[in-house]
Amino acid sequence: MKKIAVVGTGYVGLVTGVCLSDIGHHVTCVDIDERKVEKMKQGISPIYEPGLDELMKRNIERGRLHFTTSHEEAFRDAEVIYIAVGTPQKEDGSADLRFVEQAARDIGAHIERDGVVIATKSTVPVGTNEKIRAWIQQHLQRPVRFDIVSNPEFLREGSAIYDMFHGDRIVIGAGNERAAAVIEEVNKPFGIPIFKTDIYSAEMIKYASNAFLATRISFINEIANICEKVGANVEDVAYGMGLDTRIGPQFLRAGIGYGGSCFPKDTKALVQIAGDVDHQFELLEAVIKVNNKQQLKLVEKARSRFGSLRGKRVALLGLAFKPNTDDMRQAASIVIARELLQDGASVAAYDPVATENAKRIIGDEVVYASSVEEALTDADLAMIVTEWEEIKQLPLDLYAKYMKTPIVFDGRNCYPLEEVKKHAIEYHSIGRQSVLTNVVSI
Ligand SMILES: NC(=O)C1=CN([C@@H]2O[C@H](COP(=O)(O)OP(=O)(O)OC[C@H]3O[C@@H](n4cnc5c(N)ncnc54)[C@H](O)[C@@H]3O)[C@@H](O)[C@H]2O)C=CC1
Ligand SMILES: O=C(O)[C@H]1O[C@H](OP(=O)(O)OP(=O)(O)OC[C@H]2O[C@@H](n3ccc(=O)[nH]c3=O)[C@H](O)[C@@H]2O)[C@H](O)[C@@H](O)[C@@H]1O
Repeated sequence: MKKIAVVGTGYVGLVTGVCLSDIGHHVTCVDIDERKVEKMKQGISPIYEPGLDELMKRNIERGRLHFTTSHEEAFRDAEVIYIAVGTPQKEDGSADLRFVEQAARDIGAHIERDGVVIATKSTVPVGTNEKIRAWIQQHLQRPVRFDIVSNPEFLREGSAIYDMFHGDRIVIGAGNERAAAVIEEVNKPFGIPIFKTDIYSAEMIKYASNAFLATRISFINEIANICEKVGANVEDVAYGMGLDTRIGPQFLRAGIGYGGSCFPKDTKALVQIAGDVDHQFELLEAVIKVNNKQQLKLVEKARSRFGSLRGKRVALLGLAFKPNTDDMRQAASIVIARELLQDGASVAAYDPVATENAKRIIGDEVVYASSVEEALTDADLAMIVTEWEEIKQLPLDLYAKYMKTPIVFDGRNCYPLEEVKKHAIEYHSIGRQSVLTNVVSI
């Protein structure tokens, strides 16, 4: 078992560190955020991720998982160091490598052990690992032999622990066989297929994978938009398409587009990466454009239903960019809330876990309800933004019971149309016909 350091304890770094300690490694996670580190030392996860707290506590107790703010303490003795700091987008859409560069400088300043392997989990543009090598080299305090490996991460928020243990593949991009073998050995207990390649290809696999998944989403959303006009049902269309094993059923859920910390930024970064080598990635540009429009689909539908939204009270159900996470980065709820407020509507929002993060981003013009019922009370219309299980399981009578007028715009197709038809609500969803039979006239 290896001595491992993980730099950055966000969704990727913390989950990686915790899971590596769970399979037997000795892991020290280092972060510059003192508040986070204090919490983690007590076994409290700073993020909401199902199953993470339990696993953290277990491995802290076993003495295999440590947290620190000291890079020196983390790197001194490490045999493997994972870089998992953020790579947010810059104004022009390209990846901001500031945190990666700082992490590399810190590594250079503190590594002591010959043969240490530095593996990058952060999503970084092609060529960045070579830069990381140079940054480390420049900051070495003594001659230390080290190797660089690109080891992109494919976990999903909300099922990150599951993905760590059951992922489809582990990609290892290395310049030499020894470095690849070290990372392969670290990961062996997970029992996940390993694909070894060169560093540049590994970096590209990550962007290409995210861009392809984003493309599927924008594609099905465009099909949904056409379905609405021609009278087809996108759920059936997606199902029928997915039966073809060459297409497959995943990532064909129509809705109000993709959000999150990665698809929006990684698609834009790939357009930039292409642009840097004089290639215009027209397909991906269209994917991004479609997604931006799709995020406002519910507002558009409400505007055309009501004429004007001025003075209307809107219940916003779900704020996180997807269920089972408290992550609000690039969530559709942000643009929807802003647009509604701009139209002069009032907004009462509910989310089971993301409310605190939402307040910091959306602000206090929105009322944050502590239950679905509270958000729905006296509302003129409701918008379903995130398909939390709690929201999918809501008895449909509740809308009529609490709302002034039970008019629902469902951005995640949470309910089967046949069920909806049995209740006294007006219902508009994505890529399916509206249910107007039980309409309350406005
Ligand atoms: N969030 C996700 O689901 C996935 C993210 N990724 C990629 O992984 C990377 C990390 O993403 P997240 O975990 O979401 O980021 P995050 O923003 O949640 O966390 C980054 C952490 O790094 C810390 N940090 C920054 N500079 C540091 C330094 N010099 N030393 C120590 N700590 C430092 C920050 O304080 C923060 O806690 C990104 O490149 C992202 O694109 C890849 C796959 C999945
Ligand atoms: O690089 C990353 O950060 C990660 O990005 C995504 O993971 P994540 O953003 O956590 O969530 P997804 O489940 O992929 O959903 C992303 C967005 O797409 C939307 N989506 C997803 C699937 C679908 O069929 N339709 C759809 O609209 C979701 O609502 C959500 O807003 C990828 O699935 C991960 O493999 C990758 O590691």
